[in-house]
Amino acid sequence: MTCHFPRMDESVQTNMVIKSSSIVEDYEVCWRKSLGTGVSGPVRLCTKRNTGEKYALKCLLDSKKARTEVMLHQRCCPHPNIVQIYDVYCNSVQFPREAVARSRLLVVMELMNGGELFDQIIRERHFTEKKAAAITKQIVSAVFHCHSLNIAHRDLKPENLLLKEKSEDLQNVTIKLADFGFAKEDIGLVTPQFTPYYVAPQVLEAQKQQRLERSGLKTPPATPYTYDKSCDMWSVGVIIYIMLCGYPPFFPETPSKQLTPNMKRKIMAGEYRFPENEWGVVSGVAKNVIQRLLEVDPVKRMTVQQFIHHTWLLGEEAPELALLSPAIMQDKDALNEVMNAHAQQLTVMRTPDTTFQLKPLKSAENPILKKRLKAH
Ligand SMILES: Nc1ncnc2c1ncn2[C@@H]1O[C@H](COP(=O)(O)OP(=O)(O)OP(=O)(O)O)[C@@H](O)[C@H]1O
Repeated sequence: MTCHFPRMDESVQTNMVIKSSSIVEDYEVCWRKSLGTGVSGPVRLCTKRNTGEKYALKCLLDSKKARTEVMLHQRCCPHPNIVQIYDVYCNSVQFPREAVARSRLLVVMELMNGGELFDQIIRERHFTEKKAAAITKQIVSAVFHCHSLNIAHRDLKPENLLLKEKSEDLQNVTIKLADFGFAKEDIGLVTPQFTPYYVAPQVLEAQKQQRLERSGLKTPPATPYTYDKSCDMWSVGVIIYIMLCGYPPFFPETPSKQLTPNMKRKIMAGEYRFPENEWGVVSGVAKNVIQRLLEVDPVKRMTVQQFIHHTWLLGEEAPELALLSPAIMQDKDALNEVMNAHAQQLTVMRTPDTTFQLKPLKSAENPILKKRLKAH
């Protein structure tokens, strides 16, 4: 028996089908095996009974938000750089330590066996700008597809970029975008949602305006501030920046999981640098791409349509020199601390490979680098 998604939102239409039959009729679920954990709990492994094929299973408490996530994710499928959804069930499930069974959406997705993008970068022995460009090309292809459908992902971050397979060489790996938990059709005003290190300036501005309006210090504008596709482009800029140097463009003076006022100010002023120690080996074209993506004014910021045709993505002129980023990113605790306010809820990541020599860093203002210098 199947039931169709009710029309939750006038702007969201889908032919998506939710099965109300029990998932265990079709799949064997490995409830104890977690592939990774997010705010909605662990993503589990399951096996299709009639084929023996393995999939990932995300369990979401049934709600309007969860249904919107699944609908928008489904609308962006299929695409070679977006994690595919195969089946969705609405079942009543009771987890250990729960007093009663609760209605849940069980989302059967393509299994991404290669883990998260940054874990693989850390393992790379010779990570170059050329490889970073090849990775970016795949990310941009996913974003282009979403934006073409008028859907903004709004939570583009390394944890949501998964690799299809484990591989010795990142250049041969397929990267796919996951987690449409914050995705929205790009229309009108929405509640600011973000992970601090990837938050775009206009989101902070929107938040500020909303605060002023709530406190009565300002009358609401006729045209609302929007949280749109350009936020995704900002996040892409942050991801490229981190790939090329190993630390984020905006960071507080002292490590903090929260978005500090100082960091907020830096984001809104577009205040970041390209320190020579790590950026000396990076091309001017790459820096220019980052500048166009981290542009404070969303109107001037590079769009995905402009970026997809950028020659940097071809990697033809990118230097083959080894970047310092894998070594710097090895201090994953420090990176997560300053990068992601959600880090505590995410999966315990793999132990980094320490078999290769870290390059010495002479001086650093960045807290991640400072911490590394102290530790050595
Ligand atoms: N298709 C998949 N295959 C393998 N692992 C996956 C898959 N989807 C998600 N994971 C793992 O589970 C983690 C959590 O997944 P996801 O980000 O979708 O959950 P969430 O609860 O929405 O998380 P967040 O806290 O980022 O909002 C991912 O970071 C990843 O490690």
